[in-house]
Amino acid sequence: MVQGTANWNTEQTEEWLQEYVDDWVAFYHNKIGDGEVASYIPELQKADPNDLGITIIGKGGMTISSGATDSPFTIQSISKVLSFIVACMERGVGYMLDKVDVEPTGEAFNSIMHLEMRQVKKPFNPLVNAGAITVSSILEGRTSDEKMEPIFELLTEMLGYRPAINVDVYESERDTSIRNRAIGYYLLETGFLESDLNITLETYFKQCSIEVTVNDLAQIGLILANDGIDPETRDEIIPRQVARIAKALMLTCGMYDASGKFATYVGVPAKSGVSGGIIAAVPPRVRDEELPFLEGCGIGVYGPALDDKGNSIAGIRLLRHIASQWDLSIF
Ligand SMILES: NC(=O)CC[C@H](N)C(=O)O
Repeated sequence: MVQGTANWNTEQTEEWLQEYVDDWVAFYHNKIGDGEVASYIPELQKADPNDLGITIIGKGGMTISSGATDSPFTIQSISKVLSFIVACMERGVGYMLDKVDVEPTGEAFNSIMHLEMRQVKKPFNPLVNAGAITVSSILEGRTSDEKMEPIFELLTEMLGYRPAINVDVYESERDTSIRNRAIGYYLLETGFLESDLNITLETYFKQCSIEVTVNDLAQIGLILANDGIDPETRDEIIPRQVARIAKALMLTCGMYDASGKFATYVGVPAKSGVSGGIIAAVPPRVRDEELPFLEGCGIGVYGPALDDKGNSIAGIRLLRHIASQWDLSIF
């Protein structure tokens, strides 16, 4: 627990948190061990492996930002949370849960094996590639741009600006992604795709290539943490039920086959992407009132060097440290 912060005023708290986060970002920013930047999407290889940035947005809009906060990066798998949310808003939760399950795979994010091994051949969850590609096929629209539009609208509402697709990353993935095409063909064969395969994959690659910063991830995390409500405006941006399912999925499946460890050592719903981004939503809970600012906060982290599961090494270390110091675990 944090010592000696009771009754601090907002300014003191902000200053204290800022210094604390600055110190730990400086400490972890080159602690990447044998982590490597993703190279299977060639364009992602251009990232600086030692970059590390974090933004935390909490109650009253208090914002703590440190490190590489201005470096844009592509959202990659974190987009799977958004496409699932949009699909639930378009088609209804019941329909979506019929199409994709909500169980962790225990396998890599791009595994095909688990699809074939399974008796009930429906993708395990919408946060691994097979599930997310299925979701992209279900999104309404006849073209990939039509399918993408509600995702952009949701992001615009959450962020206050319309983010863009990084065309170089999009083309790089589109032109190299043999594995995702294989998953797509498998889903086509088993009858899970609800749109043309090429349009589905185009949509999936486009959603993964949306460019964001850690500030954007923190803002999205903040809204998820508050069950879909923007705590500043009180506007409901995502229906509560959908936001809750999204968080349950993030907690159980968001860090792929490292989700159990992440839940154990960090203990908040989170989702990672291969560009090195992590989004975390810290739901409010009854804690000591020492740092009320952190109740219902959103966190965005960026650190492109990945571990063997495809999660940001320095990002996880930083989150683990902060979560244990500030008692963020929901458990
Ligand atoms: N883990 C990820 O971020 C994977 C997303 C990436 N676009 C892929 O399909 O391989």
